[in-house]
Amino acid sequence: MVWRGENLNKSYCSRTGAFTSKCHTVLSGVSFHVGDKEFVGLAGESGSGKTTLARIALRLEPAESGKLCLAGKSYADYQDRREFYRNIQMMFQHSSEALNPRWQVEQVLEEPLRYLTELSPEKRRERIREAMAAVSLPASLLRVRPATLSGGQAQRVCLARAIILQPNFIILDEPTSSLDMVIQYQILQLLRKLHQEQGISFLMISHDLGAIKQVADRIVFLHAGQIIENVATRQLNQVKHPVAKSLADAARL
Ligand SMILES: Nc1ncnc2c1ncn2[C@@H]1O[C@H](COP(=O)(O)OP(=O)(O)OP(=O)(O)O)[C@@H](O)[C@H]1O
Repeated sequence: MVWRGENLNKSYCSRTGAFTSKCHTVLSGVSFHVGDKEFVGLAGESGSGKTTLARIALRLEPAESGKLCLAGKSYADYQDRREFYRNIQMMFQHSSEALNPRWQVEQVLEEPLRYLTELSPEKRRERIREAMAAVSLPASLLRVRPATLSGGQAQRVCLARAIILQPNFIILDEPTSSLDMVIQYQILQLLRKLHQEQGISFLMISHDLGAIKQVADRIVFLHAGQIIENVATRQLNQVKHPVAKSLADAARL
């Protein structure tokens, strides 16, 4: 198993007065895992807690309680940030925001190698070439800045950056939501290819069950901060919870 979350709880509190505050539960007793070389989809309506879960899994914010494991090791036992992020990487929806506008693509791809590995400059260049080829981008794009890239190319650069450290596990948060249908299809095909050829495990978060269905082996449904279904994609027509059922029906249209 590459990743596991057990009994994760999270709420956000805001002050309502000098001595009072109001708390809003976002995740409540969430438990599920992603197996080795498995592609799992996490589906749910807007506000169900998907991004919060991704941020907790990536250690961008803490859970209130619960246990997390990555590559057989509890999060608490990862003392070295570099070791942690060599195992888990991410790709978010808005690639234009994720890419430093002042940097050429080559710098974008080199940054994680510089900070998280001991590779020599020559080995770094080799990894960059391999990552560009893996996402089907020409080496000529290494010299351009993000503003020159199309939406699909920018998303491929983000994917190249996510795979460049050869992680076991990648979390994708709405990776295709900002793309038109044709480009969306191409990116989903690419994810499938990377999954099959490089054996990377993925957790793809989306409100678009139609997109998840095309790539995931298993789908976990989140509703109001709780897991309501966890099914193999081929058994999607067997979900019972009304919210999961309506998402599944909408994806069939
Ligand atoms: N930093 C924060 N402070 C307070 N509330 C927050 C914060 N981040 C998220 N929330 C709230 O937590 C709930 C879940 O948000 P989250 O972004 O995880 O949902 P989501 O399922 O990813 O939604 P979407 O698909 O719209 O991105 C929402 O009600 C949101 O307003």
